[in-house]
Amino acid sequence: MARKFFVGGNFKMNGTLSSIKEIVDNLNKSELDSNVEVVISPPSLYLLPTREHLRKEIEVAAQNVYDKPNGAFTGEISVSQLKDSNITWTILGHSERRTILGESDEVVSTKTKYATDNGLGVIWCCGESLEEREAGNTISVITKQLDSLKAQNPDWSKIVIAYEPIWAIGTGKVATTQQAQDVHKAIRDWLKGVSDKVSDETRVLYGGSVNESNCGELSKQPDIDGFLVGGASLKPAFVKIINCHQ
Ligand SMILES: O=C[C@H](O)COP(=O)(O)O
Repeated sequence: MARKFFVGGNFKMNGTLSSIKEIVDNLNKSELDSNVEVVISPPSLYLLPTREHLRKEIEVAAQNVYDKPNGAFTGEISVSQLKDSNITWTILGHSERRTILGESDEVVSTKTKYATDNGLGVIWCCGESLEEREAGNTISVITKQLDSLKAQNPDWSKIVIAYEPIWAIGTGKVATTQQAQDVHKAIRDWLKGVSDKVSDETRVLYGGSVNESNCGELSKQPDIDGFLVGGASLKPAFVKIINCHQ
């Protein structure tokens, strides 16, 4: 089956009201490939103004969410609060939250289960470090992350997977098309263990120094269904990445 191409823009902890307004204005006036699903993720403070001014066919994602309905969880945001502001997605398990903020596979998996069960789309991130790749452990690392997620029995129909080799994030060192395709194929094969339907329908994105120069070749790979873009999503060339599949 044809999986709809998906491009996510992860602004991370970058931007100001005016710079994000510029990004929104540029997206609103640009001609975008209607066959591509686009989701952008500004910092939490800017979620609502982004949602209110952005063209409706582009959805907005948080960069994190908590797995309780509400309560004494200082600094956290709930699924219901996001949905209250028409925020329909969240990124979870980004390597920066796993490595810098110490989110374990189990924390990421329980958040993903809670978010999908409560109607939020989840861009679920996985990936290996340079040391793990050089030791030949890439697939085993990602399999461990996926196994942790499977144990929670999430709503797979609400999940988009983002494979992001940590050594390619923010480094300008993009994975080769073969490296990326090999891991995406391994993820697709792993998904068959959930079901053929899940394997056929789950989009698997590549993230890690994607830009307007390398997106075309990557997008031609059979098991690459889109991108999760960091730095380049803050620039006008993000539109070229969205349209690279044409
Ligand atoms: O979430 C996005 C990824 O971390 C990739 O970031 P990057 O495109 O700046 O390498």
